[in-house]
Amino acid sequence: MITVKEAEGLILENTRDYGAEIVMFDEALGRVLAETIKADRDLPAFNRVTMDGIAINYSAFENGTRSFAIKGTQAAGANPIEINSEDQCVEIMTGAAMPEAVDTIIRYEDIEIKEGIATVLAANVKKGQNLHLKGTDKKQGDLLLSPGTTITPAVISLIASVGEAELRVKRLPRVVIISSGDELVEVAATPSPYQIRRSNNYMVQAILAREGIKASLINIPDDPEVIQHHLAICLQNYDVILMSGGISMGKFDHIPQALAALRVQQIFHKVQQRPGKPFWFGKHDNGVVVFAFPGNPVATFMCTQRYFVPWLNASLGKEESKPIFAVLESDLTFEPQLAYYLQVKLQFTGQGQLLATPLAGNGSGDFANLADTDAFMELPSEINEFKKGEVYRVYLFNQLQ
Ligand SMILES: Nc1nc2c(c(=O)[nH]1)N[C@H]1C(S)=C(S)[C@@H](COP(=O)(O)OP(=O)(O)OC[C@H]3O[C@@H](n4cnc5c(N)ncnc54)[C@H](O)[C@@H]3O)O[C@H]1N2
Ligand code: MOO
Repeated sequence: MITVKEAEGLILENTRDYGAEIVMFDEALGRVLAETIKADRDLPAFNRVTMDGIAINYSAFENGTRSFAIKGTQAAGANPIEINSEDQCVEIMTGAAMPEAVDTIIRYEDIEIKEGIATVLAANVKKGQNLHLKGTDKKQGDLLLSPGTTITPAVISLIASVGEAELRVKRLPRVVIISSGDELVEVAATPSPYQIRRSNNYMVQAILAREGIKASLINIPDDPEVIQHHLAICLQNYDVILMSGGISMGKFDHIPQALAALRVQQIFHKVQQRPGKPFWFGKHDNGVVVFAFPGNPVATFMCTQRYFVPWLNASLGKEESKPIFAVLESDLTFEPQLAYYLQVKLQFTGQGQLLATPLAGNGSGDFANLADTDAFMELPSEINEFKKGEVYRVYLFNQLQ
């Protein structure tokens, strides 16, 4: 049986570039940029006023002038008003372009206006104050964003500001999620006493939706011929097949045989971990990758977060995110020689420390527990006794509040 590190390595050896496509910039949230974005002009594009007030020439103020005749009022977007003498000023608004002959802005709060004359009340005026000078943020032609950047709200504003209405982003793989098991009934159905409603497939679909992927769902019974029939169609129509259930030792666990019959090459089956030990991973000659996750809900959830999402990020050429570590909040013993993905609730202290409180739950069938937790803490297989205060890596599945 391979280790978690080996499984991760083999998965990341099988990433694939799905090319790029053009989308409207305001529909690109969460996508990965596939082009370079440069500044089309200086940022700011002109000397930009940052406070509503008056624009004066500082040398007049320095020479003792306190009252200035108002030459006019200039709104943001308007042409700069010309000034002919040092005892004149312009009433000017935030966002307006600073006229050539003036260099300093005094806020309305620091002046008094009477009959067309603005009198400065403030004693402390600095030359060039309240201005955001042309090109101080970026120069025309400067690199703003590189390929591989994830498009966040801040990135969308930057893209909008440089007029890139259409964007080249990485194309997402076409994904199908297959759930199998005769004990599963639809969400709207009433299960018999020994059946359950299917839920793993919706959980995986929701994880993928967060990544921007609209995955298809297929439910198949525990019938080898039907399984093979559906898998053969999926191998033609999708880039990735995600499966939940039917891969362990059970008499009705037909998935590995069906995949083998369809010439999907097994890259590994079983990983030294809990949950998720029976995880199966493989690839077809035509490039389709198959992640077959163990059916227990916590196993499917953990494997999707821990293995599929990093595979997707690497396939999209996303900048790698830095690992996050947290402090274990209580002692814990875990005997099996397996990496243990402990469910934890995370919390930042006032000192900026990330604390992980274990909420182990009742094993990999206890999906109710997942809703109360934020992350898996990865506890290495070579250690059995874990102590309060020790630091381990965490894999977040919720944003921290
Ligand atoms: N003899 C052995 N038995 C088992 C082993 C083993 O090593 N030897 N491993 C155990 C582990 S660990 C896991 S995890 C499970 C994985 O088994 P399968 O992948 O074959 O999953 P199923 O048996 O089909 O289902 C397991 C469990 O999950 C429920 N399930 C499945 N799909 C869904 C779904 N879409 N929505 C909600 N719940 C689902 C299913 O009803 C079962 O309760 O095998 C152990 N056994
Ligand atoms: O992988 Mo299983 O999830 O340990 O129950």
